[in-house]
Amino acid sequence: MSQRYSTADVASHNKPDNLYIIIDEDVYDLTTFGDDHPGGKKILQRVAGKDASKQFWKYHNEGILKKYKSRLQVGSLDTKAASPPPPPAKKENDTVKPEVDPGVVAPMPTAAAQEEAEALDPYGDLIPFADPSWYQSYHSPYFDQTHAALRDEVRQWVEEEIMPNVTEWEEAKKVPDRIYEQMGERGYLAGLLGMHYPKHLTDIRVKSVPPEKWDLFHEMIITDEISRSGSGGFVWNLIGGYGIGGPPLFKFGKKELIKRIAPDLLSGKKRICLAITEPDAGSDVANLTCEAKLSEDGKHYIVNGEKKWITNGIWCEYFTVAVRTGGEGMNGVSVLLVERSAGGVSTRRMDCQGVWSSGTTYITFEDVKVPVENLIGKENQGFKVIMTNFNHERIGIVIQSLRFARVCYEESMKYAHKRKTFGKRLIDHPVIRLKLAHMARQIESSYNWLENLIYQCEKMGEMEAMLKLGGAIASLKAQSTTTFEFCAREASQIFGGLSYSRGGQGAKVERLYRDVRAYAIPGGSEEIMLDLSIRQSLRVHKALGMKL
Ligand code: HEM
Repeated sequence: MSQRYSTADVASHNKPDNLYIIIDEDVYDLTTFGDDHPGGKKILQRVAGKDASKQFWKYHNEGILKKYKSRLQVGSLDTKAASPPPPPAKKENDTVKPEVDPGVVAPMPTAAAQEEAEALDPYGDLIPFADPSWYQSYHSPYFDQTHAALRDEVRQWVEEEIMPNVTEWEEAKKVPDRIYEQMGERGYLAGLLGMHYPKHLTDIRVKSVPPEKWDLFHEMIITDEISRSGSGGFVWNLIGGYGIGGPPLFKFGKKELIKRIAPDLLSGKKRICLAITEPDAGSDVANLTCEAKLSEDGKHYIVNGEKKWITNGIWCEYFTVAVRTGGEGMNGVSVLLVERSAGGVSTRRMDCQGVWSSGTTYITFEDVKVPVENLIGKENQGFKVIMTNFNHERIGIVIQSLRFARVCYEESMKYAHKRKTFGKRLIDHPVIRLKLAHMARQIESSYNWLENLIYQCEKMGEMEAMLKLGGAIASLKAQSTTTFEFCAREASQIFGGLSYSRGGQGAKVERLYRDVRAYAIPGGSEEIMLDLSIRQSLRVHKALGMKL
């Protein structure tokens, strides 16, 4: 913005039909904005021609300026320094190190140990606990420069293209298709399958990470960073169908089938979702009734039945469906890839409490013809496919819940530094600090367990992880959704009325509060998860030689 103004210039634009204001040394022309301003036009007229930075920051957060800047900014004050040149590339080992208290004796590490233990450069706003500790110059054995680069790549995208629009998309119950396509073009969809980057299936690459280096922590970073949007609906729009519907196909589908549909799926041109839950079978998967009967010529399955609460269903071409091909119980269940183009598939949007832009769907299958080549895994052994997939799904829910809990905490921390009650900022009231402390301790401890479990998944094979980690992952799912629920509640107490009305400064907290149940119930309810965690872990440890 090249136009320069003196404060006297701005002061001359002080009428309702000629209204400029200053915010942080930038000049905005609000002459025609008054009628559209949700806070009213009179309030703008009271600061016409003046510096309104203080009033602006009292009522708005950063997202508002980002969204309206290009439309309303006409220049800057002549006193404002020119934009600083980009910072010089950081030299290795150029990290900021906290000074040690005088009197504290710190052991001297050897040169080799010091190099290995070097923390990554500090990143983000550095609000304590508002980002994982490895963002804030603390040591970690799990992350290297490729993780840091991916974190920055995703964060920039989310801050520039997503944050300013996410409330609008959520209210409209739809995210523009181009955002999903970008997930494909950026290589993120290919990286979200819980396996090595499938470079044999696509030429698309993630800009900051070579495919050979791709690991489960990179996958975690994509999910974590897009969850900073503070919208379960948005996150599920992008990965809620694909992240759980895709892996069974890519891991257990026949080569020809994968080859045929992978390009459109990985590039984001077509969508896939997972259809397991039924009106009468939720966490109790072994009792599902949607049936698939083999045709007389043995070439097709004929599928009939209903599926409910299916994320993304209304937009999908492909459905990874759990069906009954055999007798009762888990040994009669198979998984099929159903294609909408076969006909007989009807989808309708369901109205839900939260995750509005995720497209929660009711599906009916009526005599849908599915080629036998679309069987995923073996006939009547679909339960194994479903169970393997659950670990990946639940870890996704954990990552999202914990970032949402952090968003509640971060928003509260920022708000507590600007809102004053009884003559003091909220942060100066011990009762508010206590709330923040209880949020932080749960987020941080859960996240550390998450890192450890992802590391275990990385080291174990698929089957070993399914058997050995199922209990712990189920427990962590319950731990993170109760943490999310706690943080959403406490944040909304801190924001008061602002988190009760939609939009504005409390928008993220209000929305996340409504999204809580969408995390606590699907993928295994808290109650089922906690019970499973003990049953499964006992079984595993008996095999490991447990002595009671
Ligand atoms: C570039 C200038 C401005 C823009 C683009 C803008 C935009 C908005 C928007 C979009 C809202 C809806 C709430 C939200 O989404 O956060 C809002 C609310 C509001 N604005 Fe502004 N505004 C501007 C300047 C100002 C100024 C200078 C004042 C005060 C002097 C002000 C006072 C308010 C108030 C009181 C509300 C209602 C807050 C609430 O509901 O709690 N605005 N503004």
